[in-house]
Amino acid sequence: MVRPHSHCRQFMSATFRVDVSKEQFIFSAAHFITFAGDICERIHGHNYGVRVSVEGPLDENRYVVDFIALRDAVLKQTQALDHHVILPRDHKEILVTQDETETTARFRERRWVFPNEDCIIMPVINTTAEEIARVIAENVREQTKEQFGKALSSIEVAVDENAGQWGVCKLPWNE
Ligand SMILES: Nc1nc2c(c(=O)[nH]1)N=C([C@H](O)[C@H](O)COP(=O)(O)OP(=O)(O)OP(=O)(O)O)CN2
Repeated sequence: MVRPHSHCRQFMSATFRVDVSKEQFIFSAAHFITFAGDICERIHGHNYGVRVSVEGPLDENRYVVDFIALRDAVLKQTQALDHHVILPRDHKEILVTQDETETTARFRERRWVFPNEDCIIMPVINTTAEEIARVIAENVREQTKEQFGKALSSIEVAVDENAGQWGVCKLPWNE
């Protein structure tokens, strides 16, 4: 019988993760949320920061995943959000409609109108950092699923709204 080296035995209980957090991921976007029931913020912007982590076993390269591939997948998502207004698709009171050219958001007597191309209507209830993190996590997972395979265990996305205020979402890799 061939015995594993002592350092291999150590690795059997190790867990591995790749994190990518790049200055290039910063995206500037406008949004407004409701909180405390019926307070609706004024529209405002953030330079959102993003960190993405993927957990799983090491592959034949001794990678969890190639962080260049992960970086590029995240960049695709953050660039798509940059310089847009992020609006919620599923909010009960912020009602978002579109015609051929314009997107209108209404909250009670207030109304905001934007060119369609300036808007991202996100499948979220409220455009909080946590919800934006979830959507980025779902999109990056979907985008890389074939490339990264099924062995991974989770993906976590953290979105920073304001220099150290992070909303974080962790999703199982396979669901
Ligand atoms: N857990 C969360 N809490 C809060 C979120 C969030 O997404 N998740 N979001 C907000 C608001 O969007 C708020 O606008 C946060 O912006 P920020 O600029 O940080 O708030 P301030 O009013 O303190 O702005 P300053 O520029 O720092 O004065 C609130 N909470």
